[in-house]
Amino acid sequence: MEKQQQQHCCIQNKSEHGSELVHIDCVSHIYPDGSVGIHQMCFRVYQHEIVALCGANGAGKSTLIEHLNGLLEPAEGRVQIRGEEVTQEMKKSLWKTVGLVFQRAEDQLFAPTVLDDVMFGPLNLGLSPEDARIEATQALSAVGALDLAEKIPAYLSGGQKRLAAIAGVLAMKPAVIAMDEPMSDLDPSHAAIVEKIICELRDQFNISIVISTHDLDLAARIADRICIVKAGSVVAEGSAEEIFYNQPLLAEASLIEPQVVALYRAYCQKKGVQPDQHPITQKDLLEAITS
Ligand SMILES: Nc1ncnc2c1ncn2[C@@H]1O[C@H](COP(=O)(O)OP(=O)(O)OP(=O)(O)O)[C@@H](O)[C@H]1O
Repeated sequence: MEKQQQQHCCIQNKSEHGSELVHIDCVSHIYPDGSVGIHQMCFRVYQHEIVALCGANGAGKSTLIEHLNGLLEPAEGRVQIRGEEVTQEMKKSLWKTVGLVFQRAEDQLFAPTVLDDVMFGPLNLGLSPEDARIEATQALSAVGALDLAEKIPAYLSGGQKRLAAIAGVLAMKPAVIAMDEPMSDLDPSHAAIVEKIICELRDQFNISIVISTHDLDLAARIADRICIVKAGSVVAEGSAEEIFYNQPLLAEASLIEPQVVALYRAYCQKKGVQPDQHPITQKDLLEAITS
C-alpha cells in the first residue's frame, strides 16, 4: 500500500515553496452512507502561503479541509505534519497545528461571551486564565474585534461571528488556519475586512491559510497557489496565472474564469490582438491594456 500511496501522490514538493507543514495523501474518504468524499487526493500546505481550493459544489473542498485538522480521517491514506506521519495518538492534537474556521461560524461559538469563547482554545492548550485572556485579547485585537469581547456570540451579526471565530482559532497560534468559504454570507465591506485579515495572518503572523471558495476573483487576488478540486481530487495546482488562463481546465472543473481574465480576453478580442499577458489583478489589467 505504501508504494501505491507514493505513486498516487504525484504533485511533488517544489523548491519554490516554503517548507512543508501538512501533507494529506488520502486514497479515499468514504462517508458512512457510502458517498465518496474524496479519493486519490494529494494536498500539501507550505509555510507562508495562502492556498485556495476552488471547485464546484460537491467537489470535495470541505471534506479535504476537515482532513487538515483531524476532524475527518482518510479511510485509506495518511496525513503528515512537518514530514512526520500522524499517528492515532497525534490525531487528537492536530487542531493545535491546524485551526479550522467553519463555513457557519456559529457552529464554533458556544461560550457565554466572545472573550470566553476566544479564551477557550488557549485554556485547552494549558495556559493559565491570565495568559489565556492576554492571548484572546490580542487575537480579537488582531482581527479588529476587541469591541465584541463582552458580547453574546449568538446575538452577533454574521460578519461579527466570522471575526470572532477567526480570533478563536488565531488565539491558539496554529501554523495553518483553514477557512471553509470564509466570505459566505458576508456583505462586500465585511468580505473586504476578512480578505485583509487573511493576508495579514500570512504576512504578519506567518500563518499559512487554506481557503475553500467559489469566488475565483477572491482567489485570484489573494492566493499564492490555486488548487482545482474536482470529483474528490486535486486535479491541478499552480499560480493564479497558470490556472485561471487555462480555459479547458476551468471548463472541465465547471468553473467560470475570474472577471479580470474575462475582461482581458474580451479586450484582446476587440482589439484583434493575442492575449500575450496574464493579468490577474485589476492593477495588472489596467497596466496590460494601457501599456
Ligand atoms: N456528511 C456527509 N455524508 C455523506 N456525504 C457527504 C457528507 N458530506 C459531504 N458528502 C458528500 O461528499 C462529497 C464532497 O462534499 P463536500 O462538502 O466536501 O464538497 P464541497 O466541494 O465542499 O461542496 P460545496 O462547494 O457545495 O460546499 C459530495 O458528494 C457530498 O455529497
